[in-house]
Amino acid sequence: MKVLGIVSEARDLNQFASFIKCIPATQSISKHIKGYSFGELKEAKLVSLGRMEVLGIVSEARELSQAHTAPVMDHSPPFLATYKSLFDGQQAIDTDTEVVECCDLPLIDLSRLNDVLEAAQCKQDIVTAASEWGFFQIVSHGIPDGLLARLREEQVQMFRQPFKQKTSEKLLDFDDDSYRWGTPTATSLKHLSWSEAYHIPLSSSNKPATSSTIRCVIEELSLAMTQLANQLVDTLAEGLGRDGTYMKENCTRNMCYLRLNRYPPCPIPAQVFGLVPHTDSDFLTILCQDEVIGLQLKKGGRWFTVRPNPNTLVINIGDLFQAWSNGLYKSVEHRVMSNPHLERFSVAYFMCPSNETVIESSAQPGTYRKFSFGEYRQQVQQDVRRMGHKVGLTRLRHHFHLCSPAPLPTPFFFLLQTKKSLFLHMAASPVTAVWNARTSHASFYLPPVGLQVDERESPTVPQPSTAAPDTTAFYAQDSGEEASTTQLAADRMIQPRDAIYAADDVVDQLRYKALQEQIEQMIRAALQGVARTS
Ligand SMILES: O=C(O)CCC(=O)C(=O)O
Ligand SMILES: [Fe+2]
Repeated sequence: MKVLGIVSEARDLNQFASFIKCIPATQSISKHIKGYSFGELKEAKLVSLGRMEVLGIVSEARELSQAHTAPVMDHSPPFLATYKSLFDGQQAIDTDTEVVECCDLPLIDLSRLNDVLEAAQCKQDIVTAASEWGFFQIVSHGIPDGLLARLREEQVQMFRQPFKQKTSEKLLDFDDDSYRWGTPTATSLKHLSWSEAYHIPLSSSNKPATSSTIRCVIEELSLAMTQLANQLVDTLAEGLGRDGTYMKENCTRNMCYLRLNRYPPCPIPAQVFGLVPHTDSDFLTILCQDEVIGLQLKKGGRWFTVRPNPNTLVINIGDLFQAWSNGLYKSVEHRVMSNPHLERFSVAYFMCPSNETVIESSAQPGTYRKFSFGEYRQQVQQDVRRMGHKVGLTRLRHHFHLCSPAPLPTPFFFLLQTKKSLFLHMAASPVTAVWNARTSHASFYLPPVGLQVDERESPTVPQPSTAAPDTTAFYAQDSGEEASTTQLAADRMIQPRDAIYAADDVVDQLRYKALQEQIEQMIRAALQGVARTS
């Protein structure tokens, strides 16, 4: 992590130069840095310096520029004091043992779209990146660098206000609650984000504008972002053989959001994320990050650190696009690691439709049932409140249609027991039950009916296989024996994110209301079994 930090810091001398410019000319930093004069630094004649030297200078400059812009007041939120009970006696987020490699996102030059010879390949590259990575970075995107730089300047100033002011004062005439910090719903460290943000609905930018710079910058940027997002939607929709008009018409600028993030340095980086792992609930996100390392994404079951490149914009597919594309484009889990020394800034533009917009998969039968954005958003909020984290698209999967060609097969139930939780598994037959447990597709977490389970305890899970199931082989191997499911309970774990359902939702959703009693009986019997053996 440290080494990556150094490399990434040293990559961007321009950014460094802009730090230096924040320092008043009268201030000398040369004494701190081995004889380089301030003038030399201001000119950013740094190319000949070694990376370590540059890093040293960067942090000196950062400290000085921060000290200069925020001499006395404390602008960072009181994380340690507020979340003290979570830090006392709780486990770290436990990412230390993971080997996290650095990766470069697929880089796409959007100017190729205007070249008759290149356009088709460029579109294909976008479609491939969205399908294989869910993330890519773009250049020649049409958003002026100067505009992004102005926004960053305004963003830094906004966060440099005293904390009290940020929480008590309305940001211009944006919504009251646009300033957020930490995670009010967190009941454990792994759900806490060590960051603060202004979450700005762009609908509010239509209100009578003050002539403040930030308002003008947001206005201008949101227009440019909308244009860019629409261009990407067109290309991605074309890749599905669909027309992007419906999405573009529903994701008008005033439905979208701009989120200004700041990740303050964190004294306990091993214990807390900068931003907890999540997928974005929108259609598409455009992210502008600075040079400080932190963003990570999950690919093939492993976490990768995204090498920051402040000269590109990062695009990621959101849940709605995954559903709309019937799973072809991936809404990939990502997170931001906290950093002990450096603060980090980013801006995210979330392309969202109106609440009434219905999302319907491109292929029928779809992997996901039809849903409205409003309904999805509400469900996400409810899950976060109840369980501390989002369940997401898993809730909308048509499990049964996936598992069996029969429209409403006789369900087959069995239980999976982990150390602290009990899972009910439903499938069309013992055979598909075996398949499901192996591919982790159709498992339902069961909090109600008197179970004393810790809702937040997730089993440790091996990565599920995404390979197509060989049901014939499973059938031959397990041949529908009862034993196979019992054996599953002992050693087959399931993907917690995919597994978390409330039983009543499942029953409602899948029209198995009549089976409620049977399910409850099974659980009681299983619990008695557990009690006898423990
Ligand atoms: O700051 C970043 O790099 C990522 C931000 C993000 O994922 C979000 O705001 O949803
Ligand atoms: Fe995100």
